[in-house]
Amino acid sequence: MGRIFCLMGKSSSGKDTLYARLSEKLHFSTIVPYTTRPIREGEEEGREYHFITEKEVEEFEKQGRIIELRAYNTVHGVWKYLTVDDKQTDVEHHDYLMIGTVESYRKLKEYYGEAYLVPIYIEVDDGVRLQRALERERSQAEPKYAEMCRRFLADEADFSPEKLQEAGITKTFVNNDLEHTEQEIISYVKSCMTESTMR
Ligand SMILES: Nc1ncnc2c1ncn2[C@@H]1O[C@H](COP(=O)(O)OP(=O)(O)OP(=O)(O)O)[C@@H](O)[C@H]1O
Repeated sequence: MGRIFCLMGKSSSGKDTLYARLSEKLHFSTIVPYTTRPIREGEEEGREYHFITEKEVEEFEKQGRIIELRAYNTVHGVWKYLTVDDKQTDVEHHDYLMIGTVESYRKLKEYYGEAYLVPIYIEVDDGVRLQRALERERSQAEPKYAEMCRRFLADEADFSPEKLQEAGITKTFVNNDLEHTEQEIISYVKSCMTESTMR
């Protein structure tokens, strides 16, 4: 039996950075989410997200292949983020590493079954996180500071302690030193895999 390891955390907690590093070491398959938001500098189609149009979302909807969908009212209009059953996921035989939200984690749990999901919650002190967000935004050709602030505030509700508890997300990893966090997660993932082979 495979597992879906789901990296979660507030904006700029380091999900993308850790995902890239962990992918190099673990060589798991991935469930790449879809989004209608514009591609950012440094991103690549099919790596962080599949970048799609509103029309393509409608197509998936018609085909009943949307596992979960979130629509955010951003300062640039509505941006949708979705997980699609694109028939490439075989949880019986493969382990997966993905980035998710509390909402997508819950829906994946409903869709595939709790035993297949392992939550990995990344935490960073708010002040440090805001500073990292600002530095990242400043390095973009067209920094979107208003959107950065909106996300920072929205995260408070989206990742409230109540929501985390309700979703059963209890295991947290503090991302201060990148190397250390990466090692901690790898050890945890390996312990989960040993557990599932012993079942
Ligand atoms: N441990 C760390 N120490 C210092 N900087 C870090 C650390 N982890 C990540 N960063 C930096 O913080 C910024 C945000 O990280 P990243 O983009 O990985 O976050 P994210 O959680 O994927 O954010 P978002 O959800 O907004 O896309 C990046 O510029 C990254 O290089």
